[in-house]
Amino acid sequence: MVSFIEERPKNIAAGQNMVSDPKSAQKPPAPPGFISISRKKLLQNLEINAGARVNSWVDSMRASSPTHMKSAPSIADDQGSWNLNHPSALDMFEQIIDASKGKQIVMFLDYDGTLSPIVADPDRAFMSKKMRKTVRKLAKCFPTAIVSGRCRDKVYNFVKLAELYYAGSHGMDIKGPEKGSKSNKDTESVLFQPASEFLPMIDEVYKQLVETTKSTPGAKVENNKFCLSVHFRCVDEKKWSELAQQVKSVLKDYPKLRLTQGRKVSHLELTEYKFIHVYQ
Ligand SMILES: O=P(O)(O)OC[C@H]1O[C@H](O[C@H]2O[C@H](CO)[C@@H](O)[C@H](O)[C@H]2O)[C@H](O)[C@@H](O)[C@@H]1O
Repeated sequence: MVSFIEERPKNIAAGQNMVSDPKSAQKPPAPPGFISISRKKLLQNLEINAGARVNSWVDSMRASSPTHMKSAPSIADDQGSWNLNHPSALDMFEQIIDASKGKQIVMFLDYDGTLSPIVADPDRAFMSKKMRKTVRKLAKCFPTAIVSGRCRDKVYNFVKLAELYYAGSHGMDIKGPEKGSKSNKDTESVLFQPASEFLPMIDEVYKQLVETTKSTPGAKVENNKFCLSVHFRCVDEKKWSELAQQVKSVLKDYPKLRLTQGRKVSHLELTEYKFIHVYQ
C-alpha cells in the first residue's frame, strides 16, 4: 500500500490539474476507518535539521533499515503507528469505494520499492513487463501519477508510459500527458518546474559531493535534477558516519539546501520548498 502525503509548494498551479476537488486538495477528509496523522510530525522524523549531530542522523538511517528496527524503538514505534493508522488499501477496499462515491479517484504511485524492487544499483531498478501492463490498465480507469524523488526523465525511462503524470524530484518537476495524446484530448498539458533558478547551484553541489565522497567505497551520489541523493546502501555501515560527515562538510556552505532521509539514502532538497514524500 502506498500512502500519499502532500506538502503543497507555493503556487502549485499546474498541480491543481491533478486533483478534481480543490477543497479536498487543501485538507483531505479522512475516510471512515482512517485516522489522519500530522504531516509535520512525519516530516520532522525524516528531516535532519541543521543542528543535528551526524551520529543521530546515522542512527536513524540504521533504524530505517528493517534489520535494525528492533534496536531503535522510537523510529520503529513510529512506523508501527503509521501502519496502524494507514492500513493496506486492499484491506479497506469497500470503505474506499464508499468514500469515493461522487468523487474523482486519482492514483498516486511511488516508483522505487513499489513499482520496482529495491536493488543495490539505483540505475538498474527496472520495472517488470507485468507491472507496466498493470499500470497501463490502471491509467485507463483513473488519472495516474508517479511521484518519485528521482529525476523525472529517469522515472519516465523506467516506466515508459506516456499517458501518466510524472512528478520527479519529490514534486519539483511535474509533467502530465501531452495535449492531444490519447489520455489528454482536451486539457492543457502540465509542466511545473518552480525551482529552475536553483539548477546551477544543485549541479555545483552534485560535483562537490561526487568529489568529496569518492574516498568512501560504495558511496553513490545521484543527480535528481531539482534535488540530490546520497546512497548509503552499498557502503559498509562502519563507514556511514564518515560518509555522513562528508555530506555535512559540503552542505554547510549551502544554506539553501537541507537534508531529509530515506531508506539508506539521504536527500538534499531546497529549503525554500515543501517536497512531496510518498511512504510505503
Ligand atoms: O522518495 P522516493 O521516491 O521513494 O525516492 C527515494 C530514493 O529512491 C531511489 O533509491 C531507492 O531505490 C534504489 C533502487 O532500488 C536503492 O538502491 C536505494 O537504496 C533506495 O533508497 C532513488 O535512487 C533515489 O534517488 C531516491 O532518493
